[in-house]
Amino acid sequence: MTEAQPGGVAELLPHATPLADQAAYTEAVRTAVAAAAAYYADGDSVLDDDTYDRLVRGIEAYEAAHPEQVLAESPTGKVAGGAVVGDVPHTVPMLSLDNVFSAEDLATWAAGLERRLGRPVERWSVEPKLDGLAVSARYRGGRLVQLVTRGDGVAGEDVSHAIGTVLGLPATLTEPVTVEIRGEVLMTTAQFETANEARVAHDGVPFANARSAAAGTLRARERTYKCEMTFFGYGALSLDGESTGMRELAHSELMTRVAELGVRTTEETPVAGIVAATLEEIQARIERIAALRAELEFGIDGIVIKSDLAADQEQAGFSSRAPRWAIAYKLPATEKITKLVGVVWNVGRTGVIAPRAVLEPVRLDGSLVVSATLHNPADITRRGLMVGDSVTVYKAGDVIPRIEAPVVHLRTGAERPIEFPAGCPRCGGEIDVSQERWRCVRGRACHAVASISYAVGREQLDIEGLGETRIVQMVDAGLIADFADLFTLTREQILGLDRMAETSTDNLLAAIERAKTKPLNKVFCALGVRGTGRSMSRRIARHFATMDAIRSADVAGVQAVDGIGPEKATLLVEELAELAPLIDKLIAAGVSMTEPGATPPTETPAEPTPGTPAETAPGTPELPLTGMSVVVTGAMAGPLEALSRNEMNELIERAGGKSSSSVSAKTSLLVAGEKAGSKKAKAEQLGIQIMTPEQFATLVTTFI
Ligand SMILES: NC(=O)c1ccc[n+]([C@@H]2O[C@H](COP(=O)([O-])OP(=O)(O)OC[C@H]3O[C@@H](n4cnc5c(N)ncnc54)[C@H](O)[C@@H]3O)[C@@H](O)[C@H]2O)c1
Ligand SMILES: [Zn+2]
Repeated sequence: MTEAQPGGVAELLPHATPLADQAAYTEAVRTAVAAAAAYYADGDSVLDDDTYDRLVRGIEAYEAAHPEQVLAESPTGKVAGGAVVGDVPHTVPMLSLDNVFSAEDLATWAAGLERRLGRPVERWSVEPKLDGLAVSARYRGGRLVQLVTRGDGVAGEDVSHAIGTVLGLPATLTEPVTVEIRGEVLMTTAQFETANEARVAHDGVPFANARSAAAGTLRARERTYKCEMTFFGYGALSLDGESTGMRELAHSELMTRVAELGVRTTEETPVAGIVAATLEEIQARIERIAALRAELEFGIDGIVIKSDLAADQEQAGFSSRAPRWAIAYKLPATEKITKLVGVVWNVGRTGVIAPRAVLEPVRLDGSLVVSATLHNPADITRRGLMVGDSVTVYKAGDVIPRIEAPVVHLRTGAERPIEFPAGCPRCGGEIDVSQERWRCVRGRACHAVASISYAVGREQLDIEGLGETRIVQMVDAGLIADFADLFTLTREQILGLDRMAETSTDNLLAAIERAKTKPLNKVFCALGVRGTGRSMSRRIARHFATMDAIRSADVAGVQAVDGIGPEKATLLVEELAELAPLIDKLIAAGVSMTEPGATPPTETPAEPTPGTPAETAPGTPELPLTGMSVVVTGAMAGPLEALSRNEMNELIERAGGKSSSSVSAKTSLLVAGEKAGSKKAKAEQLGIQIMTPEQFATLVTTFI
């Protein structure tokens, strides 16, 4: 049982699944034990960690209220939820860790420990909570002889077959000592990707995540392929009664000793363990580690705080499940299971066709995730995704949400294959599928077709008789490149087109003529300024009354329009400058540029309110870089190789981000190519996410 605490543990912890009666309790215990068994066996639980934790908290709360109904098989108070057994007894039990979720809870826990000790804790060690599996590595005479999993804490499973595949656990130590090293086996991002490729090639099913890949791999005996893993040590004790002098060492000293023996510790990572004297120092380190999380090479799910001195640890002792001298400060889940509702296909300006997953909204790492990148069709095929699948979604920090894998054993049979487009989703044209990244064969002209179709639509210029096929025909024949060219088409040119009769030609010409008299709001809307839909166009037209007034407004002037914040205003001014040739062409063709009934603003516009959030036109999908400040440094490569710095900045803005030339605490992402210098160093120092040009290119693929 969990240690009795006033008010019950569940009250201190967030979100417990409510259990109404004994039947619900019994069912919850059964579900939790089954999930834990799957989780520790091959890591493929049907519950995500959050759901599992909430369920166990619900069970704890129920048991606190109904102690007489507690089931023997209940997961509470047990290592690994009691779902795992082992046959190799541990020298000293391998326990779990208790959790806190906030600075206040941490302070409460620390005060409790100091009360128990009867003195203040002199110093603490603070280190990352590595998200893998605990193993004990037994060295005799300096040689690695046995690897044992945690199991139920008392006895584990022998996984010595994995010796030789775990980096950081050398076959021989630097000294011929007999010692037991404890730590976490996990897969780094790179190891996970390699392992997934191997697994997909052999069994066709990817691992759900790095943790389950490590769990499955560590226990697998009969695989035809080998996958590499990584070990990080966080403890050591004497073995076979041999005295190593380790018992008296403080945790921090012990870690130095473990590293000296040649075993990997977190020492050389950006989140190395530190010693802290006060709660403030602990909290600062927690925040630092949390900020670095998204870009670490390995997964962490929290921060472990331990009283550093051996004497404190010895006196505090253990509960049945966890040491009393250590606590895990949990970080928000970065991974959850949700449903893949559908896939939409976006076409970028250059014709790249990229799939995007539409998800059942899920809260992850502090934000609501509704969609995720899927890269390209080959990626979908590799992952074997289907519409309706339960999928593991990953997001941490500013990382764009991504789908790890379908949870295959949650399939109901109602899942449908993901349909790949047969033609370009924007212009209907052919798709070039010769490369992983599909493209519309029209390339940039595809954009022309789409923007002309939009401009002549009912809500814009309303040119009847100008359907998409007709537009494609005209673009392909070289008659028009943008919608302003429509106004200079001759009767002969139109008649020369396939299947164009006299009457329909005249009707079309009349519709084009009528379009010249549309009010400014329709003409402005037809320009297709990003993020500016019908209602925003109406507001702009009403505010400025003439195209001249709109064009001569600066960022501050544009912000005077209701609903336009600084970011959107900047974007609008930039886009209008880009669209200048098109607007000039429209003016030359005699298209009306005034809004009936409106008068241009006379006095200087009022001070804009700083920080007004940018409005996004209804239906505008969230862009991949929304809210991000991006800095570019070094030489670009891959698909971005040819882009100038200015073009890179434009790309960032197209993708919804803000480009900046200097790295500061406000920077969200640094794109660093070859020969990146001080900016990269500074970003590393500040713990800012860094991407290579290639990684960045996949992120903004449809905007290149
Ligand atoms: N999804 C599921 O179905 C399911 C089922 C069971 C458990 N779980 C998840 O597993 C977690 C509970 O697992 P647990 O009992 O292994 O406890 P835990 O993972 O919360 O904490 C204990 C473990 O932390 C590890 N650890 C990492 N870094 C450490 C460090 N620096 N020092 C000491 N230990 C360190 C050790 O392996 C130790 O055994 C829960 O958070 C739960 O979400 C999920
Ligand atoms: Zn196209």
